Amino acid sequence: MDGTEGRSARITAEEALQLHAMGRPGKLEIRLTKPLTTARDLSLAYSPGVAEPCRQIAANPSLAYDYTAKGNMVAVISNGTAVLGLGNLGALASKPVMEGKAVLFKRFADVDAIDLCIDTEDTDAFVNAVRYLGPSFGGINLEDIRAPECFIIEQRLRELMDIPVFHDDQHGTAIVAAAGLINAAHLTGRELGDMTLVVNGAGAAGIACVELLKAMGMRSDRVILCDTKGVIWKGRTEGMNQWKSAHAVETRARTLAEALEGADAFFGLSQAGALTQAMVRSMAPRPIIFAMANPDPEITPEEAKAARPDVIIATGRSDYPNQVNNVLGFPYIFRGALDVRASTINDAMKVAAAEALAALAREDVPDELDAASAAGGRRLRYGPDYILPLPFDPRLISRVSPAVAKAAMDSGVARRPIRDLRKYARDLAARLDPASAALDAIMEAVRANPRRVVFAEGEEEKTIRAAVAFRNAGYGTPVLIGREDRVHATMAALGLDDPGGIEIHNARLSGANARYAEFLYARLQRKGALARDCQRLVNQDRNVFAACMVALGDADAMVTGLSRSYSVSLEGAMTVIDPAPGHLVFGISILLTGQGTVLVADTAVHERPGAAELAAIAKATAAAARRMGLEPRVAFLSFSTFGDPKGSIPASIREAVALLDARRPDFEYDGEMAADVALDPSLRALYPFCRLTGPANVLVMPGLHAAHILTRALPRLGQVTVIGPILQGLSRPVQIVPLDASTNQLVLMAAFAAYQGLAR
Ligand SMILES: NC(=O)C1=CN([C@@H]2O[C@H](COP(=O)(O)OP(=O)(O)OC[C@H]3O[C@@H](n4cnc5c(N)ncnc54)[C@H](OP(=O)(O)O)[C@@H]3O)[C@@H](O)[C@H]2O)C=CC1
Ligand SMILES: CC(=O)C(=O)O
Ligand SMILES: [Mg+2]
Repeated sequence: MDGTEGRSARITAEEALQLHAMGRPGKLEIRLTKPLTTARDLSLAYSPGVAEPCRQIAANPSLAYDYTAKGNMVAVISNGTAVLGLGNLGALASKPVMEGKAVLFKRFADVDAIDLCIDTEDTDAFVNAVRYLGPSFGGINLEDIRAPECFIIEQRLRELMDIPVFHDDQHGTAIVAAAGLINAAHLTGRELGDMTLVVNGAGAAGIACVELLKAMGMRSDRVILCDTKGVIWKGRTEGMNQWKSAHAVETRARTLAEALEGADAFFGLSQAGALTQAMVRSMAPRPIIFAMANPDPEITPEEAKAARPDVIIATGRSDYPNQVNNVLGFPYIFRGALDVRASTINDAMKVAAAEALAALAREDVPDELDAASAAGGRRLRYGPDYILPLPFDPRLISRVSPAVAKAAMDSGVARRPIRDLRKYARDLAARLDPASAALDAIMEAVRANPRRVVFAEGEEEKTIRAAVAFRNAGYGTPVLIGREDRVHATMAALGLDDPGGIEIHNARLSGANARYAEFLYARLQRKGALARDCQRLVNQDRNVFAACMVALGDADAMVTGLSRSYSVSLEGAMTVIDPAPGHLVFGISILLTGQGTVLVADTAVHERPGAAELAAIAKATAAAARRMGLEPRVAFLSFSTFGDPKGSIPASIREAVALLDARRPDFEYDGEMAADVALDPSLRALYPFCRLTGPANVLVMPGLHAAHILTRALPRLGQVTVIGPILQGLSRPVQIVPLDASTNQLVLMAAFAAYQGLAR
């Protein structure tokens, strides 16, 4: 495929064609949101039932948002006159791009979108084709329509329709490019108001970028627009139109090369190859180049960097760092606009989106995103190679859409304001990620009661980043165990230079050191430990020191596990902290699946639990399920179901069931049974005596082998998120993460530890 050479995520033309052709051709299908299996379903959803919502909407049109898909439905409309940078390919050939846009709407913002390719280049005919479609849609996204017709079309449709009409190539591009420029200017010590900018391409995207940047403070006399005829100067007559004239400047420069001499920044919204290395060399020090033509940029990053190593370069593509592409904008802008039923998308909403994007790029980047980056797994950090968030950043929806919704409300175009924007942001995060919905209540409880949580491995880079995220999320005060100078140096190297609200304790120098050693000696003196052994443990084993803090009430909870194996970390903590009286120490993993939440135990401690342990695990996990709002249905899992086939493990499971039978607990349980029988009641016809009344939501595993295999395999096979193991049964809250945990997992487990601290 042209222009894909020299990059890591290379694709070929064949691969792209294959993807589009495989299975059901294209990239979209329609799914039902209501059941349609019985005659009753049919009566309700179609005739006669459907008549009632029709009558209601006829009487009150705003009810269309309540009874139909209108409020979440956007039309992606094109006539194919400016398909990417490929030119006028016509309506039919634009369809792959339009289907693609619809897919992005759904994937990134859960907006339902459908492509409508309209086969006319006549402006009036196009406007007429669109204007009457309003009832079906909550918004109109115009796409790849060439200038200057696009300006007329958008303007007229905005006047004619009462829903947002947004030409993405204009405003989506302008918003994302403005966000990138805010950060590139910040990194090079420039102010928008003082910068000079040359924009090549005076079409839909070029003109809109210039207009938004001027609205944001760039000076008209410092922005030069060029097209195929060169500089758009005051007095030029050739190839002009009113939109170009509005930005014509007094200048002696006539060519792009002349305009670029000494310029601070270049925007390419024209065609591949329009910018040469000689032009790049003539720009000001630390030049900013956004070569945004698709699929191939005005200059490649390799060429630009060879000409000027100090350049900040961005392209429209996902296989280079710094992707300036409207995919970062339109899904979230429409999400926010639809959710407040905005009548339009105005400048205030565009500026709010640009600022939210720019701000997000300056935050620490979750580890999970590093692997997805064009930097090929390199750590991403705000800087010349990371000026904008990645398209796969899951935080985009909860940052950009609320900013857009708020700006709509503040500027008076929201027809259904949102009162609690914080809740809205949380709901948005949950909309794409079931994990965040299930965990939300727990995290909110911690936020309402912030705790002091010890991060035992305080010098580890991931730990420091997690501590900063923990503090920023409002979960409480992170306490890092480590040497202060090292922690500060790591923080500085990571660009996390605000240590406020984070405590650092050096175990050896701590004022509490003697007290902890004495406490430990009292515990261990009859278990073969000398006083000096205890002193050494407190000085040298950070898990022991951290656990002492928690045991003696100097902190509420602790988290560890990054640098030592699970069992070693647990041993360190249990040297200091006992099991809660009458409790078994074990681990629960939470599986967040499309079908609901399932708890699995023991996933951490007992390799071959005996009958008594299995019964205790079942009881404690059922209680944990209740605390999460689930009515527990406990299945003891095995390779066999109710005695068939026979084997040694099922015997201990059956004994566990008998133990519970004798105690008559107040939850459903049964076993042993195979996993599919546990999860799918339709497979229980052979076992009418089975006592579970629905799919199991607590799975008690026969051993650590099976538990580990299940919880490690599932997230890699599909849409299942696994959280944990969450350690249970200690008298003080301790959580241990796996050695390969991400920063996010560490934050989550620290919050779980804090939550357990609340419950005590
Ligand atoms: N990265 C992103 O998110 C986006 C990128 N783009 C890219 O921007 C480009 C333009 O798109 P769009 O504005 O929709 O298209 P339009 O057809 O509306 O405008 C194209 C403009 O580019 C000018 N132009 C074309 N070739 C050259 C050249 N070699 N030198 C100088 N000017 C040139 C045209 O000049 P003239 O007026 O003289 O004909 C015209 O002004 C495309 O490559 C597209 O892929 C667009 C939207 C988003
Ligand atoms: C990204 C986009 O919309 C374009 O290149 O046209
Ligand atoms: Mg486009």
